[in-house]
Amino acid sequence: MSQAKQRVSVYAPASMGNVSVGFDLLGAALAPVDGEPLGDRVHVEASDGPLSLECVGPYADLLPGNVADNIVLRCARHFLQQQGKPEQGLALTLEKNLPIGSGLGSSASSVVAALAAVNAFFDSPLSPQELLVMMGELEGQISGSVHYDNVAPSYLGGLQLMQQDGARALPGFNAWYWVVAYPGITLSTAKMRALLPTELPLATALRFGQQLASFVDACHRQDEAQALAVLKDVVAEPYRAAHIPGYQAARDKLQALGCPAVGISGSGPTLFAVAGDKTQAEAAARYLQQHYVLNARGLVRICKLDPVGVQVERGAM
Ligand SMILES: Nc1ncnc2c1ncn2[C@@H]1O[C@H](COP(=O)(O)OP(=O)(O)OP(=O)(O)O)[C@@H](O)[C@H]1O
Ligand SMILES: N[C@@H](CCO)C(=O)O
Repeated sequence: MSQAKQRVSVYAPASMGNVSVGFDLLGAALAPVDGEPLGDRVHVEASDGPLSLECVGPYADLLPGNVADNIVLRCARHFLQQQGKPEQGLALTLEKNLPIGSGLGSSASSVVAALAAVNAFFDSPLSPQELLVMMGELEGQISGSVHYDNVAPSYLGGLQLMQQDGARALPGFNAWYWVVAYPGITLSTAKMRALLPTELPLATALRFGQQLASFVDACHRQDEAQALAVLKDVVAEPYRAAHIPGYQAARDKLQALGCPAVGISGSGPTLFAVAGDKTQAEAAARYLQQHYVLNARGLVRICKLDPVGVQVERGAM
């Protein structure tokens, strides 16, 4: 009697790094309100051959031509080596649903889905904390530095604040909509990081600390007015805004439409706008679709925070 082969499929949502107020320290997982997924999927199944990866999906053509350079394969190799397992017997498929170099945590979504999938396939030898550390390391290999503000929310869901010893969930504001718009062009995270100064003036450092502390306090007390008053980026936006086509004009227009906060998602070019209700979110989305999106690769989504993060499905083939 032949034994059924196991198959594991994992979805990892898109995420916004920084959320303006927490450069490299704060990130949010995104769930479109229309119920359509916004994130990569990785499927792992047993095979009789060497470790392999097939890429499909709307943004698969933008992935590195050499599959060995794909972060999903690198994640699987790293996991197998770390576990002392041979590089064979696994067939991976990546559904590349997120644009690359977008500010939507595209590589992080692939990393989270890949590592969660292989870990689940082997019955979870790594703990969630060990897996999160590995995700940060692998994401750091391609984005130019180790920062957890995309992998932590994509893995754990919600609004995640990085601490010395891991990630802590912050209570978000349930009423808020997060409208995200990706114009359809690529900006490399490493290049957008190279725009930043290596040191900040003392006054900027003080303002950053005060704003982040106020935001965290406001989340815990559910003080919406205080949270919105400090949802500003004094670290990266001043150096990046001019390098994102149309960003400054869109930010001004969205503020004029009444959006109480607008910022760069991760290192851009995606921008986010907070909207207090659905009507305002729809007005912002219409504006962004008409004036910020540059080509057919672009997208606009009205989102809430994704409270779940990674989703693992097991099945037999
Ligand atoms: N599965 C993958 N998904 C995304 N990028 C990948 C993947 N595998 C390899 N790469 C490469 O990793 C690099 C990712 O660059 P970068 O960090 O700028 O993009 P990103 O993760 O999409 O950014 P962002 O976090 O702003 O969405 C690119 O050079 C891309 O070709
Ligand atoms: N915190 C990172 C996020 C990149 O997506 C940055 O802004 O460079």
